Amino acid sequence: MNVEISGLGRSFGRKHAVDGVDLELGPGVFGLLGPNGAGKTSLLRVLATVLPPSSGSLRLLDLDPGEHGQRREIRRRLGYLPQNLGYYPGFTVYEFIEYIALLKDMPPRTVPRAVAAAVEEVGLGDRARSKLRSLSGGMLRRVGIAQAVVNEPDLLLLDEPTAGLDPEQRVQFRTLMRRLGERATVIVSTHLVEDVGAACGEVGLMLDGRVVFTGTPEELSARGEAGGGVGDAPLERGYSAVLAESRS
Ligand SMILES: Nc1ncnc2c1ncn2[C@@H]1O[C@H](COP(=O)(O)OP(=O)(O)OP(=O)(O)O)[C@@H](O)[C@H]1O
Repeated sequence: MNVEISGLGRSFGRKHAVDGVDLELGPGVFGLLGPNGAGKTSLLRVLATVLPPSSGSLRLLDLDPGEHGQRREIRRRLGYLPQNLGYYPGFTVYEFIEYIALLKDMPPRTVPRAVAAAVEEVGLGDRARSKLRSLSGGMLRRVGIAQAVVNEPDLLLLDEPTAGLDPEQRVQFRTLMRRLGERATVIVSTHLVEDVGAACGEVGLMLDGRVVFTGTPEELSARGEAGGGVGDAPLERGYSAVLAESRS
């Protein structure tokens, strides 16, 4: 298992953003759904080792993130796209991804090829020498995906990666997720149920800091067939049916 969490909690003052989550994940693409404020970003930040948990236990890649040396090892093998990625606007696409690769302790001789491959994977080969300040919002999101995958991570955490991507790029991105998910654990938070249907083998649905559903996309769709769900597509109906049930 690459992710083993039990009774995991994270509070901000009196707010329980993550409230007793249990999850075990091996390789594959896991879609994290849930309404605004459900706790998806907080959970991903804990998994990315940028936010310590308030309670519960957490093992990542069979290592303990609470221990300094093991946390470093996790960070080398991790890819993380935060909701808001900070960057230096004067860097070029290539320079920025190279910088992240070096921060991840990648062997320097492997970096040029890895950076070029990551840039190609997100379809930015022709913009590699462009400064970040000159890119569109969707292109910057793709730079964010490239920096997250440059080290071929064993654990990849993506917070709303497809926000702002055009349809062609979303299709290319799903292919990339499926490829990475053959070997790595990919956790992707999204509001777009089409992404879940097309790329995720398993789905989790969060509400008020808790995971109220885990199963395959087909199982989530089936929850909508029983009625009680609203939406245009089976997955949307399953999503809203589970939320309605959990809230009642
Ligand atoms: N740094 C913080 N300080 C105080 N409260 C926070 C902080 N970060 C998150 N919260 C609160 O924790 C709860 C969960 O927020 P979080 O951003 O994890 O949800 P989310 O599911 O990612 O939402 P969205 O879909 O809007 O991105 C919210 O009520 C939010 O206001």
